[in-house]
Amino acid sequence: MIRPRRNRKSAAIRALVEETKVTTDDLIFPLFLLEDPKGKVEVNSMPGIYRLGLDHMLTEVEKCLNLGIRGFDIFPVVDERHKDKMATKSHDSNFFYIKALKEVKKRFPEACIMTDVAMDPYSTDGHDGMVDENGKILNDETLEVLGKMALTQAEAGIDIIGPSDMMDGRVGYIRDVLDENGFTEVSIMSYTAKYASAYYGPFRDALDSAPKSGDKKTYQMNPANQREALIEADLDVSEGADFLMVKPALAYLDVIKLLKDNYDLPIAAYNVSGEYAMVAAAAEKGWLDKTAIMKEMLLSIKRAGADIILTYFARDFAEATR
Ligand SMILES: NCc1[nH]cc(CCC(=O)O)c1CC(=O)O
Ligand SMILES: [Mg+2]
Repeated sequence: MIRPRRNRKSAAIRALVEETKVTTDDLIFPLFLLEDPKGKVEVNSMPGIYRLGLDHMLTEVEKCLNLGIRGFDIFPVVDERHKDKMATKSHDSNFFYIKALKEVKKRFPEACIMTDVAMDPYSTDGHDGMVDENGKILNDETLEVLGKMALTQAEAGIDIIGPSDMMDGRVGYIRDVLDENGFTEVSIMSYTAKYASAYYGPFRDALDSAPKSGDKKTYQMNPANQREALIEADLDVSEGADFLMVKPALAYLDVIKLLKDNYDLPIAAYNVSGEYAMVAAAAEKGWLDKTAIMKEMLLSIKRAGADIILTYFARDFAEATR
């Protein structure tokens, strides 16, 4: 008889035949930066995840580096008084966020720091692009702001720029701005297939960045569509992206697999805030084992084809597997 169970009979054999392994090398830890350097505020909808002022942020990064996590994606929590229609603070080199990024890079040059390019945290409209008087999201006008934002972040020493806005043409536009200003070594991780998802809710709580009106469906992709991801990926490759990202991860494993099978660039997947929140909430109720679920989730994302996973579980994973 053919018995597949023979390859499962001991831990040693199971390890020999194991196809997929998640390690801390694969992970990028998203972090939320507060303006008050001493501030530390838990995100209500993400138990265990804190918005951190610079002092705590430096401690967190150091702790993670010691655990083997070397990638960080830092997002700013922007007070309402700093927001305006044009997201001006997003490209102000004196803004606390940019100054803090410089500090983090100075203290930990070995860390790989990524940042987000989109107008939403800095905009009174809460949209990723510029909004006209009729509520329309303006594409080409937005590119100019995104270019300035990316340049300001590059000047702060950032390793990877992450355009998450889904405007058409932004990867090429940002690549040109970076190259023209001598930042030829700054990478772009494009949010290639970013879907209009309800899983971003807790992130928008964390940053207080929900759109003030309307939704993001005219720029983020329809969750019903898979082949459209190929159109976006073709464009990102031709515009000079260094990594292609799929977001969210768990409900879009087919899209991760599709891009992995069709492109040679590294594939990243963003295991988003809502995916973390579901597990954290069920674990609080005692309904799920947080650590076991976390490992299984990350494994499934890697198995689907992700080379890189952005996840709020990064530190938990490193602690659970060290
Ligand atoms: N454009 C901003 C941005 N960058 C990353 C996320 C979501 C991340 C998460 O949910 O963890 C969002 C939210 C959004 O597009 O509304
Ligand atoms: Mg696109």
